[in-house]
Amino acid sequence: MSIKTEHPIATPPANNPSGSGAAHGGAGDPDASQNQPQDTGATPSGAKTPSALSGRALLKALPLALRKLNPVAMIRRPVLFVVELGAALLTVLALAEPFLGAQETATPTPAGFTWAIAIWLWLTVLFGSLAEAVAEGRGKAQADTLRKTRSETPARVVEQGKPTTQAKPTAQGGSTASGSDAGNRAGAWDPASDPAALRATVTKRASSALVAGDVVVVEAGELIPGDGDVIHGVASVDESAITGESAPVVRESGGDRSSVTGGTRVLSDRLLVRITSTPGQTFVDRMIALVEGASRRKTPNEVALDVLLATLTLVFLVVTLTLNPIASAVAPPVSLAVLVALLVCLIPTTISALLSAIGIAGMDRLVRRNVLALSGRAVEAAGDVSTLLLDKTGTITYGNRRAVAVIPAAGVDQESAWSAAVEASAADTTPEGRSVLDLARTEAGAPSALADAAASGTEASGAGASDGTPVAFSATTRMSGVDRADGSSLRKGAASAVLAWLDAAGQSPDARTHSALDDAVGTIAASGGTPLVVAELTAAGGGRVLAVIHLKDVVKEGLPEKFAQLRAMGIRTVMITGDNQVTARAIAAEAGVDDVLAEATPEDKLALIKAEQSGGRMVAMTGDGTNDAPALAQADVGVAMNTGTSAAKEAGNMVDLDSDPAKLIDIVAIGKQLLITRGALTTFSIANDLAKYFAIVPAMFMGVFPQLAALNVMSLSSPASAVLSAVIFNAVVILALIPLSLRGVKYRAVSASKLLGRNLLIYGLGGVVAPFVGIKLIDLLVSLIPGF
Ligand SMILES: Nc1ncnc2c1ncn2[C@@H]1O[C@H](COP(=O)(O)OP(=O)(O)OP(=O)(O)O)[C@@H](O)[C@H]1O
Ligand SMILES: [K+]
Ligand SMILES: [Mg+2]
Repeated sequence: MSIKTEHPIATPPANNPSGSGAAHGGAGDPDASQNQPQDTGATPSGAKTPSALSGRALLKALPLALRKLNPVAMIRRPVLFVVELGAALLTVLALAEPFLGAQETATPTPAGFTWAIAIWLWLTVLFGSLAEAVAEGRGKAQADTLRKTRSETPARVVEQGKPTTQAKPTAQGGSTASGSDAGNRAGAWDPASDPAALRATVTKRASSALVAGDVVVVEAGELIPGDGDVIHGVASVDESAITGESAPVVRESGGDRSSVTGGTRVLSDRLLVRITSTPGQTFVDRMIALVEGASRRKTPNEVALDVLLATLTLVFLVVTLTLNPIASAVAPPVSLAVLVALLVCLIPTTISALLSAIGIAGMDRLVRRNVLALSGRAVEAAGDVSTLLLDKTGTITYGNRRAVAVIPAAGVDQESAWSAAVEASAADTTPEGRSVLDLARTEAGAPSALADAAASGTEASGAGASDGTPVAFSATTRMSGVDRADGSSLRKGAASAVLAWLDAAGQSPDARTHSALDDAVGTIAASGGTPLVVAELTAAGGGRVLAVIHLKDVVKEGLPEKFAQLRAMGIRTVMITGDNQVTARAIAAEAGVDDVLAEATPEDKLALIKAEQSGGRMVAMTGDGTNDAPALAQADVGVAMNTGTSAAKEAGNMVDLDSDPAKLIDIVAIGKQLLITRGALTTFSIANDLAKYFAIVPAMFMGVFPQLAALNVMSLSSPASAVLSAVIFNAVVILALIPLSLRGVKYRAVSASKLLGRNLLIYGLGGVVAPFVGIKLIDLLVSLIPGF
């Protein structure tokens, strides 16, 4: 048996935005296969379970475990701290005993008894810190692999404000055109819309000296020196260092696929990247800290449990301390060694020792599924999720929305329609906008020369081909376009938004145009496409619809089965999108979600989450866009797609490196497993402690009260043996349960009450019976020692 750490991160589905890699069921984590509902399509591939625990792994964790014995560190774990104090006290007592006179005690104890108890108490604390050390050690190898990606890279920093070959663009053209680029400050020099930046002075700097706000140039073959957002260019990027997935992904400016991670490699083309993280706080740094368990903080649930366990400890401390005063009238005092032993047996040492290991193991299981949980609290919340909200574009679909057709409106000729579509897209920096120009260049009958001119216009100044003010796309207006110098304006966007825009100017289309438009829009939407209506308001106050652009996106594969599985787990899936009702319905039907909220603004998304939460439900949200960020932050579990924007990744509390919306199945299963494991081991631990009381107290006082012999159902060989056996059992149970706490209790998709019943039976009853059997067996061995 060995702990398998060669695969720092499992390498499941290729949700390749280019569509070439088929999304398949999450595989690669042999561990999770046994914790999963049966039909996830996980393929264990015969690998050994990483949770299997070898003696070698325990030995490797020993140095760390010994360091954890430092009382300053131990105070964090109050129950174990009490055991450590007891061990220290008895060690001193054992040393002093030869110099103290013999005393009459309730429990006759043989020579070496105090030493034996002291040693086993030390072992108890050691096993307790070993559990945590083993859990943390499992992440060490993963962390080492990740550290390699963090190697120093020379970064080429664009000197801000000093473009050498060309003058600054006008403040107007520069800042407006870049309005949709996350992180741009209005008025600041903007290299994204200043192609001169690509020829501007660059200075070499070590990647470790980069600060947030720096703009770097990265070319094909080079490593991206830090985390950031692409502000100019499109490139394919090899992210295998982070995701383990070898298929390259597309990263581009302007849209929801703009974030890049330091340590990944640009394979083609050139990118301008605005750095968003400071050295030492990069994505990879956070991953390393996570898998090492270094940055782990106790979750509120863990704190609550700790308080309960500490309270129990206090109660038993009082019980133990009052034993002698109460019994003093009728019996000789119980010796200090026996009192400490009794206390340690009664306090919940087992669960206290395993608590943090259970939490770390849960995080670790997520990392193996390619999910980075940034807080333990999120992992726990995942176990209780009842609603999953998903963003459409980039989450349910690949997020590669491209124009595939331009349909002229009634009474508009082909050429006018195309030129309007192109002009409205000339300054649109979103991938959707660029795709219109791309289409115009390749489509027969389209004015490719116009598109070229428009595209080069964008390259040259960041403004459109016409001398006007570009109007950037925003998720709130759901439109983009241009206000021309002559006072006329052009818009393209969601049908409802553009019609409302015309309506506000008193220029609603006539009935005939309207119904033709409805037909065109309806047909595109019914196929799951996104229709963008292009319309114009003239300077004279006239207005008309010119064209409908058909944007197409592809739904990720295998979603209906996965969502059916979520349904079986009692989780409702709701797709929320800024897109229109019909498109939303079509995509929802294809993906198999339970419900849809269409035409949602970022505020609507947030409001929906709050509404769901107010019913006491735990809500998970999966999204990729900057406009999803508020919702991701509000959700109890916010899973950002790795393909998404930095804003989304910052806002969420988990990042899915595979950008697979169905990953929530795994996340929920792991969360539930964490809760169940902790519940089961808490039940076991407390049942165990109470049983120990009844197992050893009669034996302890047998010498003084012969009547108690009747209660000594286990017929333990002597009072001293009973006490020592109980202490040994108490220690050994911790060691024996380390593998279970790391692997987790088996989780099956059955109802919560059924699960509770089953676990109470196994771990409650098991906890009561185990001490009787265990202590008896140990007693048989201990009784072989002369004197016991
Ligand atoms: N570049 C653009 N120019 C004009 N209108 C656009 C552009 N991109 C999208 N739209 C319109 O705005 C709507 C909202 O787009 P957005 O990308 O914000 O959707 P969303 O809220 O993120 O939802 P989802 O990502 O689930 O589709 C789209 O449905 C589309 O009609
Ligand atoms: K105990
Ligand atoms: Mg989106």
